[in-house]
Amino acid sequence: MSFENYCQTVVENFEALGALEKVMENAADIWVQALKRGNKIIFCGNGGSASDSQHLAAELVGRYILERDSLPSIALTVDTSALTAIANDYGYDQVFARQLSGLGKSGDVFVGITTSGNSANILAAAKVARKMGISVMGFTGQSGGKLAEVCDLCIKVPSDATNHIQEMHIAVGHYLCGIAENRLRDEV
Ligand SMILES: O=C(CO)[C@@H](O)[C@H](O)[C@H](O)[C@H](O)COP(=O)(O)O
Ligand SMILES: [Zn+2]
Repeated sequence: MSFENYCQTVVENFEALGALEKVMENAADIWVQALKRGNKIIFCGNGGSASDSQHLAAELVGRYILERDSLPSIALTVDTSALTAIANDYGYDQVFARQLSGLGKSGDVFVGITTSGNSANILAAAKVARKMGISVMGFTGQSGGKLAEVCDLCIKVPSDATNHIQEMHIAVGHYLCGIAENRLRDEV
C-alpha cells in the first residue's frame, strides 16, 4: 500500500468518526461531571493503548493546551513494580483490576482503551469498576467487543484495524481533554 493510500484510509476513517458527535458530547459530560466532583479519570490499555493511557493522563495532570490547574488522572500502566508483582502473583489478567481496587474511588471514571474490546485484563478491571461505583467508559473499535457490553458509554471508532483504531483513539482522547480543560478552567 502506498503512503497516499494509507492517508486516504485515515481521512475516510476520520470523516466517519466525525459522526460520533453525540456520543462524544455524552463522554465529555461524564468526564466533566466527575472532575467537578473531585473524582479522577483512570486509564488503562495494552501495547499502543498503554501509551495512549499514559499520554491522556499526562494531558490532564499536566497541561493539554490551556494554562490551568492540574486535573486528577492516572494511567494504570506506569508502575512497573505493581504491574510485575500483580502479574507474577495473580496473573496478567489482574494487573489493572487489582490496581483499580486499591486506587479507585466511587464516582471516578474508568477508561478502558482496547482495539479488540476483548483484552481480559481490561474486562476484569471493568468488572471491578462496576462493583465500586466507578463509571465504565470504553474506547474500542467498531465491534466494541465484550467491553461494550459492560460499559456505561462506549466510544466505538469506525474501523476494525488495530492501527487505524489507535489513530482515532488518540484523537478522541485529545478532544475530550480539550473539552475538560475548557469547562473546568475556572472551576478547579
Ligand atoms: O500498538 C499496537 C498495534 O498498533 C500493539 O502494541 C497493540 O496495542 C497490542 O497488540 C495490544 O495487545 C492489543 O490489545 P487490544 O487493543 O486488543 O486490547
Ligand atoms: Zn501501535
